[in-house]
Amino acid sequence: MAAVLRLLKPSPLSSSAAFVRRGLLSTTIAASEADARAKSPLYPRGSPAPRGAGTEGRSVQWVFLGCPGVGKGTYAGRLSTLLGVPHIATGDLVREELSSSGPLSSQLTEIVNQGKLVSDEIIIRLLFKRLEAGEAKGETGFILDGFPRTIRQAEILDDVTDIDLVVNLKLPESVLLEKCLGRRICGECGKNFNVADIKVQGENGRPGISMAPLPPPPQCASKLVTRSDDTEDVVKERLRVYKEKSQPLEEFYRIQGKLLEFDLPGGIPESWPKLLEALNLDDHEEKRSAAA
Ligand SMILES: Nc1ncnc2c1ncn2[C@@H]1O[C@H](COP(=O)(O)OP(=O)(O)O)[C@@H](O)[C@H]1O
Repeated sequence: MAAVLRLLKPSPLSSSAAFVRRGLLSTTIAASEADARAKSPLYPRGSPAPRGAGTEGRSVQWVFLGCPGVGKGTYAGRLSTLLGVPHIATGDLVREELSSSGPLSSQLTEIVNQGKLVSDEIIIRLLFKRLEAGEAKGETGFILDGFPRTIRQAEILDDVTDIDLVVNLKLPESVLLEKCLGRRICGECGKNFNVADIKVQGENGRPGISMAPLPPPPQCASKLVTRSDDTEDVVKERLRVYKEKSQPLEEFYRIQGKLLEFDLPGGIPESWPKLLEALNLDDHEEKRSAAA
């Protein structure tokens, strides 16, 4: 934990902490939504600013919450392309570390394959290293996926930067399990697919959900791999850990007035337009596609 605390103190040695802090400093004079619209190419004239718009001088700083398998990576990735900000998934950072022969690799393999959380200290070190690399490339803003996952991580994040918006994606638990078990990754290009064909009857006033499989293109079909932590027992443990350690974050951000709850109505074709609408970005995408 000592290393984490060191990262939080303003120190010329910690340029990644300085990078995230700059976000904090640049928000001390908050621009109004109208200002943001007028001055940023992200908010076309005449359209409403997105929910949780970044303030003048920087791009959005968003967090995606949600149980394993809910689709955080998919939607955070799409929004990152749309808004031109990096999508930073701490799960990816952990998997990169696992596939390297670095000193943390064997320690992390055991934790991840048991469905447990990596320590706050290690995950913050990996995240700050990634932010530092982004800073060197001139990145501004971010969409965080899989971080924070504990109240402690959220407090540390709040100490170093401002979060504009927290999107909480939700699906029924039975769907989450099926989605994780159907998840496949192309071992060559790294793209995600899903072989599960999900149809859940509506009950207690909740509409049914149907999610068509997301099949790989022919060039990926023979190279599919399954994540080692996507087995039934490990997914159930990850869901349990999520409820215990991460669900309290919903209240943490609700109190701050930053939480946007979003019940996914189905697969990508049904959910993406509705999510854009909830974020006031539907018009934004139309203008982007028209300009492309
Ligand atoms: N913020 C975090 N804190 C602790 N551990 C993390 C964090 N992010 C990722 N991990 C580790 O990496 C694993 C994979 O993360 P991720 O790809 O986000 O999985 P999920 O599909 O469960 O959301 C987690 O089960 C956990 O062991």
